[in-house]
Amino acid sequence: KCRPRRTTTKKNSLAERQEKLNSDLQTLFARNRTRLPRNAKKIRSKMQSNMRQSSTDAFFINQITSLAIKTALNSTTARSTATDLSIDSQYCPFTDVTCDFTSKYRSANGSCNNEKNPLYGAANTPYQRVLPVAYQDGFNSARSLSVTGSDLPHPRTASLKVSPPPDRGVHENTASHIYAIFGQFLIHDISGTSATTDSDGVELDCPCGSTDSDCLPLEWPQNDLFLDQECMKFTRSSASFPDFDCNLSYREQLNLLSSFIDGSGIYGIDQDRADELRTFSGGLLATSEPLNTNNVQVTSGDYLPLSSDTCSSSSDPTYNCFLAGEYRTSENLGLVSIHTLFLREHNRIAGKLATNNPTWTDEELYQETRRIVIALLQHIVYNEWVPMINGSRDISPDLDTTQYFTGYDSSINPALTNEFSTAAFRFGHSLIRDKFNRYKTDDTRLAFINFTDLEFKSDYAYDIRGEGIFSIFKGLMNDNCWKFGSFGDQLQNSLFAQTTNGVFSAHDLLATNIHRGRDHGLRPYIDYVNYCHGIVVSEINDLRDLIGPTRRNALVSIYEDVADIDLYAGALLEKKDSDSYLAAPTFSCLIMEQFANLKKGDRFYYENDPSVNPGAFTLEQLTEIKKITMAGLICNNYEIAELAGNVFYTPSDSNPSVDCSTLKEQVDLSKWTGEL
Ligand code: HEM
Ligand SMILES: [Ca+2]
Repeated sequence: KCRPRRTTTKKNSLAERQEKLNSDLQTLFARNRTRLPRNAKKIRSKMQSNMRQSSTDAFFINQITSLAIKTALNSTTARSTATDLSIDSQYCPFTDVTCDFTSKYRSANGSCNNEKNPLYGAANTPYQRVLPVAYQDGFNSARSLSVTGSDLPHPRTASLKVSPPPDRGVHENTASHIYAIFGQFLIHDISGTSATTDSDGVELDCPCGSTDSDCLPLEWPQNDLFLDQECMKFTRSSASFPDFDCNLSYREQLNLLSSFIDGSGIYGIDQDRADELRTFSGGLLATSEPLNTNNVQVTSGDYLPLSSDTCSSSSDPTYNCFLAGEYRTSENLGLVSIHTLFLREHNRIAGKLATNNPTWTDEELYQETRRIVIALLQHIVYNEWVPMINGSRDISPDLDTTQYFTGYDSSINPALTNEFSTAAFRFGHSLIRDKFNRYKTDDTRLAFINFTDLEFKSDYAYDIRGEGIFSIFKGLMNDNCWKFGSFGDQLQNSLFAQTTNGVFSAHDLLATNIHRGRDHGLRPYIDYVNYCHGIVVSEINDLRDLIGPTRRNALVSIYEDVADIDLYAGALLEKKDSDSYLAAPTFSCLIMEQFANLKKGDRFYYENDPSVNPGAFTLEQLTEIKKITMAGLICNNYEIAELAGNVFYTPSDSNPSVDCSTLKEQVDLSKWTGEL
């Protein structure tokens, strides 16, 4: 019934459309030459309260792609015609970059990593797909219909049935809350999807009733007991060509960040931000020492520099947000405390290198320290964090040895997959607690804080009696995260809650994830069940090995057909293979595949040898790097007497507390001495 209409009029001929597209692009380019600097400023200075952002590059790519898509759509609803149009190479924004492949150091935006394809994994490039798209019109519009022809279930209705309120608050037995927040820190290094903006580069607001084709606000079901509002705003992610040749085969989304685990969240996602975060002296990063309202310094140790945005729960006093390498740093103070850890480690290492190497310049100290910090980050990710997802050490088997890794494969495109960003790695949302406990240096427990009081709010960082962010950080180590599979009340019913002109509104992050999957044209869940486990699902009981009976019933009550089930909803309801894993099989499958590619497809991966990586460490240095643990990193930089040997688990008999003094300075930095 959705058969494409044939278009035969002269007006719609391919040649005419192609000509129109070329001339529109010409106009766009002429206009943007003068308009872009203004847009750039606006985009950079706008604080995104909903965690979404754009960039000048993304803005431009979206404008070009949208023009092409609209030209195709204007004339026909046939999906095949989209591919008939082409973009003259002069208008394709993924132009080649100039690279020095002998450089020891990574670029700020991740370009120049892969020698044949320098844009692989770079910021402002498209996501890849594990499986082909499932847009409603085949190439652009959000998935909206059931295979039966009726509407797909409302994302909010699905959300409340997938994660019904009584399910909440079950803790992991062993994994700590820092495990979850470290996941957020990690994703902010590798994934940030660009949102659609207006022609001035400001993100579309998309309120109720908006008819803009890039808006999909959700009219809210009436009589919602947990969140009473008219609608949830929702802006489509901006459009991009799926490949560097600008083939217009379907709408892809754009990653604003470098896909590589390269510390871009610490150091900046472009050269401007990287420079903004430096002191240009002694290789150090800029810091601040927040003072409370009585001008008293909050706690010992440096804090992140302050941004010009405000992050206060009231208008007086005003507290600034914190500034780091990317735009979501201040999302919650737990995240800020992890950023602070890496900031302090950078400056600690730079100080040591400066003492050992008095002739090194600021630039040399900065770049050498950055290279070491990225290696420490990669080691913690692959050695401690990733294996906990499904208990597998498949992608990090070499880490216990002092050998180089030999698996670099230049044919691998390390760019994140859309399925990883838009569904699988959002598994972490279900691990986040509603309430954050705080503990002081002497282990006294302070009153807990609701998640929403830490969200884009810095107040508690200035709470001198509560020891600033230290007590929040300690809470992350002492508390267990929540069990995979359901959402907390705060993320489901109160996210970004605000009252504007007397009207209350909030976001449901679970509903958002489901809706975002449709916006991105992700295929239904069962296709990934087939991809990951080889199971062909034609009726609900075919899922019996993955999803228990109660949850299968929940899915039946939400969806008319198994082929409709959204990837996020289905995979979140799966049983974990073991209680000790952090995620269930389908998400694990997509996540593990991604982390394998981020390792094998990264020329600068810290374990690579000098024949691959011009910034390779000597084997002696690599041995030192591999001594780092998250616990050791913390002991170097926070004043803590003792902590669990593996801080991604809370202390227990099998993970006993260790005296911090024995973990300090695990990495012997004297191995980085001499000529560069
Ligand atoms: C701590 C509280 C957290 C909050 C409030 C939060 C909130 C959000 C929001 C609002 C988005 C954008 C949703 C959209 O419009 O599509 C998002 C995206 C995402 N979040 Fe979280 N998140 C949190 C923690 C985490 C954790 C712990 C993980 C994983 C371990 C995670 C993984 C992701 C991923 C993969 C995305 C997509 C990123 C992208 O834009 O490309 N988040 N999150
Ligand atoms: Ca990165």
